[in-house]
Amino acid sequence: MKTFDALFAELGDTARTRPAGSSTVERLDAGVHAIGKKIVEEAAEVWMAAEYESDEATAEEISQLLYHLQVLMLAKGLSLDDVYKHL
Ligand SMILES: N=c1c2ncn([C@@H]3O[C@H](COP(=O)(O)OP(=O)(O)OP(=O)(O)O)[C@@H](O)[C@H]3O)c2ncn1[C@@H]1O[C@H](COP(=O)(O)O)[C@@H](O)[C@H]1O
Repeated sequence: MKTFDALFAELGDTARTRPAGSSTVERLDAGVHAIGKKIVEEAAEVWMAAEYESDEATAEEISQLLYHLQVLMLAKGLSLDDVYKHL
């Protein structure tokens, strides 16, 4: 099972190596504005799933929100430590 840290390491590699067909590379190239809009969309989907859908659906939406937050971190050049120091 993938962890938050493992996904971030994987996405960091993806950002560096830019494999063909990677949706992450496309999202990074789209920039902070587009990534930010996706985060807002995913956050709303988490909220709706939590109120009206199953725990499984909610967990899936949360995983997608975490992914898009990580894409934003990479787009901004933020590390895990930059975030963790505030926890
Ligand atoms: N964990 C994720 C992940 N979570 C969410 N998503 C993206 O977020 C989308 C979910 O958003 P929606 O439900 O709104 O679907 P959608 O409307 O089709 O979204 P759009 O593609 O139109 O923005 C998915 O279709 C994926 O494109 C992810 N894309 C990739 N990963 C992981 O990131 C890694 C690198 O992926 P690639 O860059 O695709 O190789 C791999 O480990 C992947 O499993």
